[in-house]
Amino acid sequence: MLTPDAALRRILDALRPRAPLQGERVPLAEARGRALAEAVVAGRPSPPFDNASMDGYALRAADAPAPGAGLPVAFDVFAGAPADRPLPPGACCRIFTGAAIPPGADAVEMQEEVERRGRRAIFRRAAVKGRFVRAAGAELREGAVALPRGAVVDAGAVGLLAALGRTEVAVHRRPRVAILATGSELVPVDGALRPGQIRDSNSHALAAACREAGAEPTLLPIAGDEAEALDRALAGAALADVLLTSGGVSVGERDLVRPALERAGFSLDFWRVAMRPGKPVAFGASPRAAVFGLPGNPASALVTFELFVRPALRALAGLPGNGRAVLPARLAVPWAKPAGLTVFLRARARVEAGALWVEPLATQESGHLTSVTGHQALAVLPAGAERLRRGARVSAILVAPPTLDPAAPSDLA
Ligand SMILES: Nc1nc2c(c(=O)[nH]1)N[C@H]1C(S)=C(S)[C@@H](COP(=O)(O)OP(=O)(O)OC[C@H]3O[C@@H](n4cnc5c(N)ncnc54)[C@H](O)[C@@H]3O)O[C@H]1N2
Ligand code: MOO
Repeated sequence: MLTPDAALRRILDALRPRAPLQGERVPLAEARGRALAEAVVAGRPSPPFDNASMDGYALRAADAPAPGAGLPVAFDVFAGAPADRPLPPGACCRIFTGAAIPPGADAVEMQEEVERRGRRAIFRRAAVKGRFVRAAGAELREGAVALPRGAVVDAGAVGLLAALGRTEVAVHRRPRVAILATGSELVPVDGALRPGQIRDSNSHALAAACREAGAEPTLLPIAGDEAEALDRALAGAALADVLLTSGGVSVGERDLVRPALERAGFSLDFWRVAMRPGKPVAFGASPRAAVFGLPGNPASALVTFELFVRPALRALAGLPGNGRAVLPARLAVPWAKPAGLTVFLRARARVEAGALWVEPLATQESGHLTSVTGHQALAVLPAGAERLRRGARVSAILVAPPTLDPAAPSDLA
């Protein structure tokens, strides 16, 4: 059976020819969190003109008087209103942060170092050429690449794009994901329950996870466990880049999803991974789309999403890796597990005395939604191990920030 790492490699290899998805132009306000599908070039230098980085006085460094001596103040320059004449020789001018340095001046002295006496400014120290001057083009020369293709747009990048006058930018398209819940026991969230029925929770949980991963989910109508119902439902996924099904992939007599996917034109690459939860997970592709057959148990569906679907969606969106920190951690309780399976425990994570500790949630039952609610980490227990003692070294995939040691001093937490 494939290991989880090998399964992920197969998925990413299969997606490589179609990832990232093509670019689309979006308004600046919609670009955050997306990957650039173009290199953004500075159309003009940044800063666009020499300007003051301090409130103070601009002067020629060569005119700088000896400490305690002064220069006449020729005029005032405010941000947004450049001087209408050059700085006369042997004079200085009042200037404010962001204001254009007038021609002739090459230094600024901060006002804390200057004493003002009427029309004269008395300098407490000698000015230094270039000090407190933000030179034109010092950050970006005209024509320089401000943001390379593939860069992830964060708040700083949004600011940079705005500074360069970009109201729109090309980013990789978000993957469209069709979600299909299968099972004759399922009713929609707003439906009435008859004996033997449960509500479809997986579609909603998976849609939330898709959005968090940067994809656009659509829910297909629930399909019962009959071949025709599955065929009809799968026809509704025609426009998707990725199809997620849940349920019906294990060995039960009514587990009809795999043959239905094959009839719909998908060829399946694997349908078992040596892991718990989530052993019965399938992956395949058609020329148009990739498909993940996720197990029906709610925790199994979300854990396999996290490990396989999330990195796949990010690759399609042009985003790097899985977007999670994976850190060495210590297991807070002893744990016994079957050899041969990698076990993913949904765990709380906390930093204590400089070490990261993972503490499994009270239930790890894959049919229980509470086993996958409020966790901060997946603790990865390696396939080779059978008994792990308290304190055993494992790795932790952080799905949320860990709780910090309350004893550790911090002004920021
Ligand atoms: N003989 C075996 N039986 C099972 C095996 C096995 O290896 N041999 N594997 C078990 C494991 S592990 C899992 S996980 C499940 C996966 O089975 P399926 O993917 O075929 O899922 P179903 O049987 O359809 O459903 C399992 C469970 O989940 C509930 N479910 C299904 N869909 C939803 C939904 N949309 N929302 C909420 N809950 C859902 C369903 O009612 C079942 O209780 O197979 C084990 N069996
Ligand atoms: O993996 Mo099943 O996924 O253990 O419940």
